[in-house]
Amino acid sequence: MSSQMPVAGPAEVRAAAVRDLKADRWAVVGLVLVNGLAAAAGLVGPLLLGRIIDTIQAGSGNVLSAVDRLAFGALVFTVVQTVLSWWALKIGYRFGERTAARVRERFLKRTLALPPRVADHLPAGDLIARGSTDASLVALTLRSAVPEILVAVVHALFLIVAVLVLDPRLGLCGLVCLIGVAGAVRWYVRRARPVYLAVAAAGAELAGVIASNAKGARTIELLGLEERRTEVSEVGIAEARTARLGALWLRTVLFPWSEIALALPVVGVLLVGGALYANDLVTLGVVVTATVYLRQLVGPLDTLMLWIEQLQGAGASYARVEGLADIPAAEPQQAKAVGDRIQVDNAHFSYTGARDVLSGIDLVVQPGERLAIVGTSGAGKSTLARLMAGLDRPHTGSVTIGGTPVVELPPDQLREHVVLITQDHHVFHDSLRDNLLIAKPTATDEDLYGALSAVGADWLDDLPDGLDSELDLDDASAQQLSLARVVLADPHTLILDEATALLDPKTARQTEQSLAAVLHGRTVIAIAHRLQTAHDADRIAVMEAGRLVELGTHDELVTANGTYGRLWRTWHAQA
Ligand SMILES: Nc1ncnc2c1ncn2[C@@H]1O[C@H](COP(=O)(O)OP(=O)(O)OP(=O)(O)O)[C@@H](O)[C@H]1O
Repeated sequence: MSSQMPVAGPAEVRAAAVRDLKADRWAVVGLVLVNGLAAAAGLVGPLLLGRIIDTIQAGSGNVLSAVDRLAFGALVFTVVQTVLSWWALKIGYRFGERTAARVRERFLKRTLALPPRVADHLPAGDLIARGSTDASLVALTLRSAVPEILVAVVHALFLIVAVLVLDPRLGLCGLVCLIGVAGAVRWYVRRARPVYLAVAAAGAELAGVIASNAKGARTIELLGLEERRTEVSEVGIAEARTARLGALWLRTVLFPWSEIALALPVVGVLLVGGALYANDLVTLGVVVTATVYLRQLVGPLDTLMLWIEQLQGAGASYARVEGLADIPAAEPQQAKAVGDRIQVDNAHFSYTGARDVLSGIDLVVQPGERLAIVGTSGAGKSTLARLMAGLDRPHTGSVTIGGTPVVELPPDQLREHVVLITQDHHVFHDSLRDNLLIAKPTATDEDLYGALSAVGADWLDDLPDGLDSELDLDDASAQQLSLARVVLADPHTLILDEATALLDPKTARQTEQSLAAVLHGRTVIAIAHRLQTAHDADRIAVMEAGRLVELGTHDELVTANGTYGRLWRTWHAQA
């Protein structure tokens, strides 16, 4: 089980992060400046503490008032540091929210720009996980990580420089002792990217399995697939667990290692500083100040370690969110169809590239005709319907409407020519009006009432706010809503694929009545599950293993005594 969607490489992720930082460069500059001032103010306290110790040790003059002055100075600088740090965080969080919004908008725009034939074949779980969990993690990281990392880096740099300036020997000793921290980070970063990519991919796979279980619950129940789906879910859960355990193992090594490594500089400076003080090579105040600085270094370094750990997960998510850019977006379509004739010429199609599920299909559907497509399960009926509805492009041959390839028609034009009706209809969490205007944005309220009445949607009278009501519809009413959209779009051709197959008998009856009103006066291509539907059609196309093997009227095909003739006789005998 693996994701088929691309993942951006480290260089692309870095470029995207730099672009996001540049887009708000003044906030970043403000962040660095204010943080720098806060860190500088923070250095004064330990310096004054060292002076207090040296003043008390010297014991000359008015010790008490000198100590009071120094302590007051330390207090003032601590307050200044607190205010500046608060200000820096405020700038940082605002920057983070703006950047997070930018990342989410970019993801949404890229998703909406995908051609339907591409979007339709993307793994739903992966796409959902990238748009929700991954985008949130990136947003959270940009909001908190950038300000906190900048604060920590500036603070740590100031402390290191301060110790070096205070006493180069103690400073060097502190730096040497930091090698352990660098080792821990290097070990971790080298291993983390693949581990976190695996965690995100396994999570997306599991989300896909859960989503398809929920979406197909009815089919699972009807076909008794519960055990099989439970097994598939358990495999998904086990893979997600194994991936997460891999990430946890890295953490269980990183954190104890870095805890010990962070204590080393303080221990080193105390030992070396003690030896220097014992030999009168340094004052006690300098040793205390250097120790306090290095002790203070633990805070920012701890923050950096935490973020380095979290950034690996967020980096993998950033790579998944940015990976969408590698899927080609839809090109603006300018084509225009002249006429209503649908023509399929030598069409071949494959979902995987390995095996053609449609081979050499030739078919012409005349305006106003009723064509039934029959064939065994897997023969390619739905795939042919998708090609004629412009949802997929044949890899060889063509499918045209009025001489223009269907896939080249812009969406608003395509809707006016051909609509595929399946059970896969969607009611948006919005008002009835907005749900209908999707089909024809220029429709008046009168048009909307007309369309609802044409499909027999009498539930409209029960809605508290008429067209402004928020919707919560049962299956039959939702199908009526989608048929009302078809009435509004007013296409000359309708393709019906399982529009009523899985509905319960009562709902199916209601839907069929609504459907009959919509079919009137249009070209209809119906995938026929009942031979009665085929019998009533003008012509019948028979499919077998991806090929169109028979085409003609009911009487012609019965007389020819081929596949359809045999099917008809068997069915008739049973009936
Ligand atoms: N999204 C897909 N990815 C890969 N293969 C697919 C996909 N959809 C369908 N197929 C395969 O393509 C072949 C044709 O499927 P299609 O759904 O077009 O047949 P059908 O005649 O409509 O069958 P049914 O009556 O069962 O719906 C089948 O072998 C099917 O497994």
